[in-house]
Amino acid sequence: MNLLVHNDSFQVFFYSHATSCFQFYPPIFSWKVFNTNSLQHYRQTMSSSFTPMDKLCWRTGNKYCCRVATQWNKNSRDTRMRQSTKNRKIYWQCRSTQVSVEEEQQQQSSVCTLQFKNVGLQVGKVPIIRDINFSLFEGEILCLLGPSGSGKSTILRIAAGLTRPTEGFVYYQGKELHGINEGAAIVFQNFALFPWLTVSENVELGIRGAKSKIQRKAKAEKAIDMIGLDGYENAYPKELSGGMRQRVGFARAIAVEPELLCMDEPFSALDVLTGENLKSELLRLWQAGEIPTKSILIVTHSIEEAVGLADRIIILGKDPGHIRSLLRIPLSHPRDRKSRSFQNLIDHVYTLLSRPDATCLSESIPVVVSKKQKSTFLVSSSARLVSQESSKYPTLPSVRIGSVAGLLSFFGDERCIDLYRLGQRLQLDVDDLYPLLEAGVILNILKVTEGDVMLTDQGSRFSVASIDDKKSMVREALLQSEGARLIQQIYWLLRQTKRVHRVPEELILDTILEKYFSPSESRRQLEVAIEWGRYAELFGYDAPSGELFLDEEDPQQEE
Ligand SMILES: Nc1ncnc2c1ncn2[C@@H]1O[C@H](COP(=O)(O)OP(=O)(O)OP(=O)(O)O)[C@@H](O)[C@H]1O
Repeated sequence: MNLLVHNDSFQVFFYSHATSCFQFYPPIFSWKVFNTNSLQHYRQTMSSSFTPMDKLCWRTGNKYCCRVATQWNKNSRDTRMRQSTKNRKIYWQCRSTQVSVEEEQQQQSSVCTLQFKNVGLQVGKVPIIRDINFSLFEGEILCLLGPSGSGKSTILRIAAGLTRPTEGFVYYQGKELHGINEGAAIVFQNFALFPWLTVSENVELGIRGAKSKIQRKAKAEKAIDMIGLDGYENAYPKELSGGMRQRVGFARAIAVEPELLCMDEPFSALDVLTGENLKSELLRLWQAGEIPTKSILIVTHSIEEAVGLADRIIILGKDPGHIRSLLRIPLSHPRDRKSRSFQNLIDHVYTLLSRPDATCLSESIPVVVSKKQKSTFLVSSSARLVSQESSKYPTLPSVRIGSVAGLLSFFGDERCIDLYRLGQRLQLDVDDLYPLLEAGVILNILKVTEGDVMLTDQGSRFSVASIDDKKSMVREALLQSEGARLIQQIYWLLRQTKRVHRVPEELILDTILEKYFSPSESRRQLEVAIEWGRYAELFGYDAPSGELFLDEEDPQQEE
């Protein structure tokens, strides 16, 4: 029997099959999963508190119900627990070796810091994100992970109240959020410091609610101390290294004493060692409770960072940004990156990210809980695959065909490589690898399956083909692939245009792209389409006139 318990302020009884008794368990301070072994352990150590079953507990269907003991912290804001105490009973759903994410969320729901309900954002006619639903709980680090353009920063800005959604509701501490979220602070990727202000002045700037200048200064000093910047109070940003500048960014956020700390790729502008150092220091402050922050929402491109930091990861898809998957990371800190469970999770997240055709909510992941427990359980029992609603034109990945061809050389004699290893071999982050794979799939030279990337037969031929043959293979794939509909549409348009077979790019932007993409994304899509179309010799581009034209040697060109 496994039980999932959140219990920092009161006591719970566990049912023991072995003794047919419910057993008292003392307060604990975090979410924990107990398996039969740990129950057995407590049965031995707490034998004096055995109580006959029918006095304290009963069973309804597959739910075990038991009365809650009286150590109740009246100051707690946990309304579900308060209600449970009032009714003097609490329900724990027990199943052999499984605890689902949904159950966990239900049980946690009363300590929710932030909640998104059906949140969407549309700018003009362009949908940026849609149907975003999630909750962030106290004591939790939640990571937003997804390809570029999937709306990670947009969600973060909405959480901080900097952007207002056009659909749905955002609740902070149970109240609907209107305007700036006073309980939140943001750490930006590019530090966002004022160069003309000193470290102290930058940190003091955001402090709200301080009664006097002295009080504000004291708060800033405390944050500067905490984040290891003492001695640099009077320095200007230009005197500091990247790592030190980001420390100022953190100090500025911490000085506000935010309950919700939002971070937008805070380590990505730093070199690896500096980033790792800052990350582990932040984690230490958070775990030791030295910062008043209750919940952390972090945007990252790095799978390893997400699995290394997060309690849960939201995986986003794009066109428009939507939630594809929600995963719990059931590993305790400090996390051993070389452990099998850590590597399993990384593989799993890689697989999810590289399967853009599927939406997967509540995914099963076999993971080893910890070395000590040595028990494997499923994070969630049900895997549900829903095909992604296709947008009018699938987004073309922003890569050059030459780079995709270059990727094939890393296969050597192998036909199949583990995705994560491929990323490591190429020293590419998922955000750089993902578009290359997408392009490979569109061109029918790669196939991505569970955690692996494979060369197709076409891919094997492509890797040894002459340049002309490569071009004709790409041409064939672009005219057939569902993912290249934009290129097919442009090609068709050019062929329909009598005699001159020329079309101004503005026409393509206005009539095709800007209906479905933001202006900047439309421009990017056009650039990719031109690059791919040129490579395949489907059409050309005349920069001075800004016109696309049909290639003169197009065999299908009308006379
Ligand atoms: N105000 C806006 N007007 C038009 N388009 C916007 C606006 N805000 C965001 N977008 C577009 O919405 C998409 C999502 O942007 P966002 O920055 O949230 O994505 P992201 O996942 O954080 O991307 P990245 O990882 O590249 O930072 C992008 O294509 C962006 O161009």
